[in-house]
Amino acid sequence: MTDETGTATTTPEREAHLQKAEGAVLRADDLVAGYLPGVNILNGTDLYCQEGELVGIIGPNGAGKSTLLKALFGLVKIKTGTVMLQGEDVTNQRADKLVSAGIGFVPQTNNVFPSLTIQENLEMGVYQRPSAFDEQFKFVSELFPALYDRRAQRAGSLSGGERQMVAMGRALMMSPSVLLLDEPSAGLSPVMQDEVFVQTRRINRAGVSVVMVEQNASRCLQICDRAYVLDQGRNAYTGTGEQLAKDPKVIELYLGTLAKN
Ligand SMILES: Nc1ncnc2c1ncn2[C@@H]1O[C@H](COP(=O)(O)OP(=O)(O)OP(=O)(O)O)[C@@H](O)[C@H]1O
Repeated sequence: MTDETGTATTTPEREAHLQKAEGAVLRADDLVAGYLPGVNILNGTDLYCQEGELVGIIGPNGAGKSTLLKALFGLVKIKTGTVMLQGEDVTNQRADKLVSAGIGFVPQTNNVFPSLTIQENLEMGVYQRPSAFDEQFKFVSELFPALYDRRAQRAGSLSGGERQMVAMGRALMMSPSVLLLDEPSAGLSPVMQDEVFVQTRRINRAGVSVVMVEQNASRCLQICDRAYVLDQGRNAYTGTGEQLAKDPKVIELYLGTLAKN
C-alpha cells in the first residue's frame, strides 16, 4: 500500500490481515485497478478467502465492489498488486484460464444463454472439460433439483431467481475452488432474494468457497463468515459478519442506507 506520495505504508490491522491470508484459496494483495488510464477504481484493496469460507463484500454504490470481482476474474486490468489462487500467481490471467484453474464467476447481468435450455447452459459451463458433465450435472442437480426437473426448458423463459440458479449452476459445473458471485440478489423480489441467500449458503455448505458482492448488506452479513466493507476502492472495515453487523460505524455509514430490506 502506498500513500499519495508513493511511499510504502502499512498498518498493524493490515499486517494482521496479511497474516490471516496465509494459505488462502484466493487472495488479493494491494490491488490497484481501473478501466481507464490514470483513473484507479481499486486503490490498494486486500482480500482473502480461506477454504470453505463464505466472504461478503459490501459498501456504497460505486465503491468498486464489482470491479474487485472483475479484477479477480481477469476482466479488469490490474495495474499493481497480486492475485493468488491456491498459492499460484494468477494476476491478470485470462478469464477462461482462470476458469480451468478453479475460479467460477457469476456476473450480475446477462449471466445465462437465454436461447439455450437449462441443460445446454450447464453444458456450456463445462465446455472446457465435457467428460465431467455427468458427474457435475448430478452435483448441481442435487443442489438445485428444480434445474434437473426443468432441464429441457429455455433459460430465457425463466424468472430472475430461476435464472440466477442456472447461472450459479453453470459456474459450479467446473467444480471451482472458489465461486465469485456479483450481487446475486439484485433485481429480485424479496422472496426470491431470500431464496438466493439460502442457495448461496447451501452451495457454501456443500464445500464451495464463496466470495459474494452484495447490495443487500444486512442479509449478506447474516450469512457470511467474514466480510469486507469497501469504500472508494479501499478496505474500510473487515471482520466477521456478526461483528460488522453490530459495529456502530458500519451501521451509521453503510447499513443505515443499505440495509433497507
Ligand atoms: N466499464 C466501465 N468503464 C469505466 N468505468 C466503469 C466501468 N464499470 C464501472 N465503472 C466505474 O467504476 C466505479 C466503481 O464501479 P463498480 O461497479 O465497481 O462499483 P460497485 O461498488 O459495484 O457499485 P454498485 O453497487 O453501484 O454496482 C464507478 O465509478 C463506475 O462508474
